[in-house]
Amino acid sequence: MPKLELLPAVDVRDGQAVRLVHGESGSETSYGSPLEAALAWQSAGAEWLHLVDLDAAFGTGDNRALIAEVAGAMDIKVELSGGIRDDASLEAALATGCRRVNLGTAALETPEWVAKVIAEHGDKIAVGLDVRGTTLRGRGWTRDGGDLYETLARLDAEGCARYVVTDIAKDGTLEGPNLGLLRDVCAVTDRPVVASGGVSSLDDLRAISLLVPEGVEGAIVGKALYAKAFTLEEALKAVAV
Ligand SMILES: O=C(O)c1ccccc1N[C@@H]1O[C@H](COP(=O)(O)O)[C@@H](O)[C@H]1O
Repeated sequence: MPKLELLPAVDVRDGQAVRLVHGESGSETSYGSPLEAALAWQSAGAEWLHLVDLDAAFGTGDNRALIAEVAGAMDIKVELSGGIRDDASLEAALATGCRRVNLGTAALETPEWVAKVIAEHGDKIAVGLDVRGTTLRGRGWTRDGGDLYETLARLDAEGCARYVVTDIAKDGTLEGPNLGLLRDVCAVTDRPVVASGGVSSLDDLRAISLLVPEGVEGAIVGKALYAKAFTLEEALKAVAV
């Protein structure tokens, strides 16, 4: 059985590494330099970095130069998201050398463009399915964007390679992941799923690991690492097989 991939998160707002609660603007806790955080996760043994431009996601500007600096400094694989919604932002994102990008809002608002870039870029494109209940949310998670399962079926048909599934109700809360949601998504798609939201303990990571045979490929870990609930070294050991 392949091991669960862990993706420590660096979310950037106004030049700082931050964590939000439920993705709400204004709920930030700041953790300093994004580059230092990313280098720390890399030194601790991460194989992936989940890097988010929150200002671009919220529409409050962007951190494009800093994001490019962080991505460029990494020897590990980078998954980049936030504000990638058109050809120019996609080109800038891919030019950072990242391994793949996550599209959120675009998958809800410009489905034709997303189908086109999936066809062009294959597994360099993942779609972030950010949900409250089973309703997708876009534009910094402030707007409803349709039904999770209808959108998933459409994206599957278009050849989307991978999904990053975030339960907004859990994100940044340290309340544990929504394992039921992950199981439900894996039951309706054969594409790999990256779990996001709520991880609080090594036991949560072990519980997500048990879903690898069902299609969960990875887990994003944010607040728990910054809050020092466990170290990344401990987390990597907990999911090693
Ligand atoms: O990660 C967050 O905490 C977050 C909070 C609010 C909005 C977006 C967030 N992150 C990621 O941003 C992309 C979506 O950006 P866009 O809609 O494509 O501009 C997605 O991967 C979210 O998970």
